[in-house]
Amino acid sequence: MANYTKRDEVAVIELNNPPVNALSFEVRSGLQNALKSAIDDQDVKCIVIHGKGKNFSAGADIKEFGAGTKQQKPWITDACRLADESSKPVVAAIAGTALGGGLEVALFCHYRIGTPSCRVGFPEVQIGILPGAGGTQRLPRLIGVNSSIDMITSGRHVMAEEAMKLGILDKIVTEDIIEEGVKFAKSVVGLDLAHRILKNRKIEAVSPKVFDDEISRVKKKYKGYIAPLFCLKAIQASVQLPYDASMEQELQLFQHLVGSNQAKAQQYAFFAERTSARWQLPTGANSQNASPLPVKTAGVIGAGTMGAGIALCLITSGIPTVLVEQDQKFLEKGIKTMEGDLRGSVALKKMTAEQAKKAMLILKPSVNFEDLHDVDLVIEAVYENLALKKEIFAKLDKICQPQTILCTNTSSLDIDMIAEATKRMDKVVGTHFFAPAYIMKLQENVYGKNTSAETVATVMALGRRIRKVPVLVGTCESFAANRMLHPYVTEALYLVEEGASPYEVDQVLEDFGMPMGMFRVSDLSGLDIGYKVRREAAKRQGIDLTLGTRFVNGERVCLLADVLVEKGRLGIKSGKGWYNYGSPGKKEAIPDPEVLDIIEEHCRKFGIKKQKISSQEILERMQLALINEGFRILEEGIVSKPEDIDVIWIYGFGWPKYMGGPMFYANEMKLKNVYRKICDFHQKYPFSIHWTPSKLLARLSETDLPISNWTSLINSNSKL
Ligand SMILES: CCCCCCC/C=C/C(=O)SCCNC(=O)CCNC(=O)[C@H](O)C(C)(C)COP(=O)(O)OP(=O)(O)OC[C@H]1O[C@@H](n2cnc3c(N)ncnc32)[C@H](O)[C@@H]1OP(=O)(O)O
Repeated sequence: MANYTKRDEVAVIELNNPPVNALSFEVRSGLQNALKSAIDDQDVKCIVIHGKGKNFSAGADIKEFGAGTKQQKPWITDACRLADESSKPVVAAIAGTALGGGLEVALFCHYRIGTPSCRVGFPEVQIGILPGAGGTQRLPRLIGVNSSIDMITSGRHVMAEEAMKLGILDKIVTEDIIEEGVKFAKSVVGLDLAHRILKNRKIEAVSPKVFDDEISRVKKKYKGYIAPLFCLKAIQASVQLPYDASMEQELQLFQHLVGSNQAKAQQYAFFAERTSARWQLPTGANSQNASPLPVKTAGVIGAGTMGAGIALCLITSGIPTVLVEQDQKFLEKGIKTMEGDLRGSVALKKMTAEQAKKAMLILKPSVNFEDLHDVDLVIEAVYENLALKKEIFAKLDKICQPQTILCTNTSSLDIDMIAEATKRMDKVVGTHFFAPAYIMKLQENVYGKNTSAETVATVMALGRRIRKVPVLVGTCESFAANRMLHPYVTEALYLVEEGASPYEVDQVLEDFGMPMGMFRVSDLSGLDIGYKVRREAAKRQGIDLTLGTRFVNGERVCLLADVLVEKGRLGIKSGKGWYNYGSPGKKEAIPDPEVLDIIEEHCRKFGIKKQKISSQEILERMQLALINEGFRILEEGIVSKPEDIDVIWIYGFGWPKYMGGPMFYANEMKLKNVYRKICDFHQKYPFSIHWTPSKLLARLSETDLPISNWTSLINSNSKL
């Protein structure tokens, strides 16, 4: 709703819908009524609109867009039209965020003032829609077409200082926002408002070429997403048509998008991220009843690619960090990497040179473990070797304060075995970052059987603080993310053995919307890494993995990647892998006939008959293999809800948000179809354990429950 009060001759309208004052039906009606009251009241000379609590408004209530429901009237435009027509000045007093419809309300006001920490923006593209309450028409009239294109197609939040420079804010105020709003409104009473009404402003002439160029840019930058292109169409209408006609055009484009599958998927992804943040442990402890410990200082062990990246996340979030490496040369190399990454961020305008410098000032590089004595939390990021990690944790247990939390960045090792090296098993937890750690948003936090709720709360809070998306998972071989990756990678190799080229497989995945195909990703990570992991695991388990091996314990294996490694093709780092890169370090991936010969030779050796494989089969086999594993992970309670898996794939592996995530995708395919296809593959490929259908999937496929209700079935049927 909206509260209406008066301070002398000033009407104060408060948007009131905690926590973010989303513009629900009640708020829109309240705002419309309040504006009417203020305009009709002879004693009122001016009007201030502000938001209750910390935010002005996060925009339209996204839940109202769900399930194809039509927005009930009054719409934002109906509610705010009165402001346009008012002869009394209307001032938006912005604290916190004014996003989407929130900013649109502010653009109907004659003036906008904000606090120094306020943010404005049109993030609609990120949920698959466009600013449909005049945003694409009014912003260009206020800040020009080019800046509007940038803001609306990126959805980025603009901080107060920039908003002031762009002309979105008229003033930045430092005292109480309501008091300042009232003061400002009084100061503009009597001034001519004609030029303050944005719909009346002339729009600059822009050549159609600007839009042609922007369409090409947006298609490349936001590949596969339709909303940014619709935003461009709406902005172009603002240039080409009179205001009323272009508003109509904006509405039509909005209506088209709001009913699209992409919008549904992106809005699911928005809420999935928030659902996933509400973690729970099998003990019943959860994000509501556990409190994080303060992390004022941190330590990172290992200045390799991962360690340096993690340290960078910490220092750029203002957390003083000790970076320990046993070898001075490696330490210096790590620091150089960090400095290079910071320079990159400055060049990309993600931070200022001053901020980069400030971050480096709170880094303490060291070759001495004792320097970790006083830190609140340590993240170990040395290479994957259980004995080494246990040795480090035993050492840390002695050096660090008793309350210090000890995290491991292992991607596969047993958290409990690492914790056993300490006398504080409740304070040991996995914090699995994804490469490059400074860039990738996923932080897979792994609890062991003794990890306390307080420890989990601390690493979940730390994740958000360092701008990651933290997801909580239980411990198992490779954890949730990499465990799901395994059947995906395996199927890709089988497909190549059976007749698809690596380049066809990658093309299919990239056409689907993955940022890179599986084989390009392998080249980027380095083929030797998997090779070493496979060999170490085989040694541990007493398995023969010579290149002639075709089956291990009745399970089909394909060692084609290892054949490449033994030929010196390690990926980008050696200039050749599945692709040819010309020379080491170069990024342009060129399909290589030599690789096709290697595959040919491999298939001849094992008498594998090659056949034509359709794009549809490639996509289905790769995706259903990982989806089946996802259901098993859910079934085993490694994650507590399907949203966790979707968030992992979106932020860890770049699954396109407009496809919602693998579990959402399965939901859209209808689970009975997913189950049937997996059963078919199981029959056709009996030597691949990953095709054994998940029991949970089998049960869910009988119910036709939507994804939002799966968790209740899982919880009510713990015995599957
Ligand atoms: C035919 C009619 C034409 C109609 C045209 C309408 C045109 C306008 C469209 C829009 O405005 S679409 C909405 C655009 N706005 C956004 O996308 C902003 C989304 N929100 C955020 O980015 C963040 O929530 C925030 C505002 C930056 C705050 O972040 P913070 O980390 O502080 O809190 P959260 O955990 O994210 O959110 C708290 C709580 O609030 C829920 N929520 C947030 N925004 C909305 C929203 N716009 N609608 C509904 N609910 C929202 C969020 O889900 C959290 O709730 P829980 O999940 O914890 O229950």
